[in-house]
Amino acid sequence: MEKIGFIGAGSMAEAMIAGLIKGGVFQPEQIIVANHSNTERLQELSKKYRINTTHNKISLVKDVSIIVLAVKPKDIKSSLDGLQEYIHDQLIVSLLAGITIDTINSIIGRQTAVIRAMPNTSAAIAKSATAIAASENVTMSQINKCKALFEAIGICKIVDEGQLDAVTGLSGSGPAYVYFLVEAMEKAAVEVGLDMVVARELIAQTLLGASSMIASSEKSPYQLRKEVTSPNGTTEAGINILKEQDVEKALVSCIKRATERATELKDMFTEELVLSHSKLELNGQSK
Ligand SMILES: NC(=O)C1=CN([C@@H]2O[C@H](COP(=O)(O)OP(=O)(O)OC[C@H]3O[C@@H](n4cnc5c(N)ncnc54)[C@H](OP(=O)(O)O)[C@@H]3O)[C@@H](O)[C@H]2O)C=CC1
Ligand SMILES: O=C(O)[C@@H]1CCC=N1
Repeated sequence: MEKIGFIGAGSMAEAMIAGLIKGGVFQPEQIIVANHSNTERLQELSKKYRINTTHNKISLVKDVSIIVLAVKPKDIKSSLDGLQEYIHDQLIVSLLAGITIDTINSIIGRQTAVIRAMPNTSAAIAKSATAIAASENVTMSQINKCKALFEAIGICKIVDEGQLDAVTGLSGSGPAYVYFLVEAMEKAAVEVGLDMVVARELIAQTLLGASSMIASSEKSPYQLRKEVTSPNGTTEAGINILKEQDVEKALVSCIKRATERATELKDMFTEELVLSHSKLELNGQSK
């Protein structure tokens, strides 16, 4: 029986676990999750999904064929420390923003089969927009297996690793931009006199409808927008405010800055790793 193990038990791990179980890709007994120290969180996940949980990462790594790294980028080194000698044929799927395949291999100390993936939290309802990039050591069959796994919880595109920071800025962080927009729409709805509960349903359906139109229509978003906008009508009046306040520029800057931040995370970590290697060399501990 194939098993998948998550190192990190936060929001993204839970979103994937929920989607994988709902989609029947893995049965709960095939899933193991480990975190650093938060026992209550493991109990919560175990109760909610009936999955296996542990603080013992070594036993997890020995037991699974797919290891999903789901810790914050700053914790990559501590999360892999002590596991190096137990990583052999397992496929490593890293969800970490910015952290490169080279960095992961350098922490493990040799070339391993690593796929970097950038999903989003809509994985929980099988609507993730995921992109993956593989290292040279990954076989075609492992790439296909990983792609199928992410396709079971949404869509999955294969990209070059160099494009993953941009994917992070666009669709990894993307749900948060939409929730930010919805928070503003809800605030406005109440200010113009609507009931909050009714407003939330109307907003959710509006987003669902618009997103389905974008995905299914042959028309461009520009054409679709024009079809809503009657000359001198309400939409035009509203859109003029967005133009006056340069909302387009703000959104472009938002995605560029998030992309840049993923690159900063990578640079920060590479620097840290080089520093810790040179300290080891100074102490004569380097191999
Ligand atoms: N959230 C999102 O929308 C997305 C996140 N990602 C990526 O996924 C990763 C996880 O993000 P997210 O789920 O939001 O993070 P969270 O902060 O919610 O979870 C982080 C988890 O890592 C665990 N952890 C920390 N250090 C260690 C360690 N040394 N060994 C084992 N577990 C450890 C924490 O355990 P404890 O609580 O015990 O400290 C916690 O369970 C990030 O790298 C992020 O870039 C990618 C796409 C989308
Ligand atoms: O905010 C973050 O850094 C992570 C990566 C993409 C979504 N959440």
